[in-house]
Amino acid sequence: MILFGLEALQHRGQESTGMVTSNGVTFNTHKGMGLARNVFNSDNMRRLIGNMGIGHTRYSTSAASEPINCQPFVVHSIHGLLAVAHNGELVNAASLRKMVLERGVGLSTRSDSELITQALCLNPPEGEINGPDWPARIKHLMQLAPLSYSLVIMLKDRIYAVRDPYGNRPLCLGKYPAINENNDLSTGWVVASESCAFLSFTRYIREVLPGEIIEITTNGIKTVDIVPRPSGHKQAFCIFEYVYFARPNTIFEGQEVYTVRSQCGRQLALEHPVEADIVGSVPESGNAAAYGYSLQSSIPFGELLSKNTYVGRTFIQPNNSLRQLNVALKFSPIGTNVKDKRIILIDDSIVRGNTIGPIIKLLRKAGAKEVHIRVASPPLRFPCYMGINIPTRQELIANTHDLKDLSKQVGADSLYYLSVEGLVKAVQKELKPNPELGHCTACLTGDYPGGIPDELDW
Ligand SMILES: O=P(O)(O)OC[C@H]1O[C@H](OP(=O)(O)OP(=O)(O)O)[C@H](O)[C@@H]1O
Ligand SMILES: NC(=O)CC[C@H](N)C(=O)O
Ligand code: SF4
Ligand SMILES: [Mg+2]
Repeated sequence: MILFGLEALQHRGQESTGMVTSNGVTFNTHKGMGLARNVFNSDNMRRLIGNMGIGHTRYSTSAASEPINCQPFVVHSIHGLLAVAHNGELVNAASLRKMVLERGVGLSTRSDSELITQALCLNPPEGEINGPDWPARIKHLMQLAPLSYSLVIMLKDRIYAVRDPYGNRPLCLGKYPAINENNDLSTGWVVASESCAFLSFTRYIREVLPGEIIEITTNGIKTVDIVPRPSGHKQAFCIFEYVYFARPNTIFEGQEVYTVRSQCGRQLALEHPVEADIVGSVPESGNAAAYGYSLQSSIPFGELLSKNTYVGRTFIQPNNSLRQLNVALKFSPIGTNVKDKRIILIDDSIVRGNTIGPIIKLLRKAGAKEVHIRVASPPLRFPCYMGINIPTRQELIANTHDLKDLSKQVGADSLYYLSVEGLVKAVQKELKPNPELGHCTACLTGDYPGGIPDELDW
């Protein structure tokens, strides 16, 4: 079950993967560099015994893409074994690291996820009179580091599922197996970053709430705490999850990602119309927005590019030469739909600008008459330090090229982005108004949910 889930979450991290299981007494671990289907085989899976476990697919945001940084991290604490898998990035990793080191702990990596694991092992200064108090330890960590994480924390007989108080990273809860609606035949619980990981085996129940700590044992699930945000701060779920990161069939905040992306496409057609013969997408994440643009503009939708399924995502590769190489390997034009056509080409985002230029060249070579680029998100101008690996301003192409420059450089006949207001409107259109509702748009607006910490130097 965990392996199926990891494969379904492969789009969130392609660099390394790992799994830890517990049989109630000991842990069994297998980790390695590469995709889940290459790292796990029947031999190593046979050793992963137990009735529960956690797993991870890694997209590195802090610390290099190397075996030593593979997750989950496993340590021996004073209260027994502990395993942690983390999605996100700690905004204040530097000061937390200093604090942990000052308490006499040696860290073996620069990973913020190892830091979380070790911080959980620290004994609380006030002591633990009645034995281990894991919820209190987790809560303490969440107060020290409010952004950004979804965590699964496994002890020998339980798992804690934790989402940061801003709800910046996604996490949801399901019941396994998905046999009936009355729960009676369901025997297990599952948590995952995205509901797409549940496949048909697990029934989606709900999202883990921002700040919520859920305890999962053989007795079922229990919310043990909901850690609040600093007062006056709204929720800040990453809007880029809707734009690019998630699978289109995932449910966030009660709505399917596909619906939001196609609504972004409709909005883009309203904001930036142009005459053309065909609307197509840069597969895969641009598909839904292209469909929405076509519906709104009544210009027919058609496939312009064939994507090689065996080349993964390019944006989440750990360096630029790999990204550029994979763009070159990934796309081929579909002549029938391209030759002599005036084309509107939709992509979900232009970030470093590795993708769009080479694709326009391919389309021109295949005989496209005009190529109009429409981007279903606003330009990314600001670094993210909460789980998406864009740590500097200089690598973002919107900071080095204005709209006209960029359009010229990539060889487009025209190029326009969706507005910030348009994106937020598309995301929030179907959501119930609520004073706590909010989305992180920091990479688009520079408005960071927890403010910019002093320790960041960019
Ligand atoms: O401007 P860039 O820096 O090139 O980044 C943006 C591109 O990268 C992503 O695609 P990716 O190949 O990662 O995944 P996808 O197949 O899900 O679209 C995104 O969908 C854009 O196509
Ligand atoms: N993609 C992630 O969630 C990364 C987690 C963690 N910051 C790491 O680099 O390993
Ligand atoms: S800065 Fe952008 S990518 Fe980072 S969490 Fe916020 S919306 Fe997501
Ligand atoms: Mg793409």
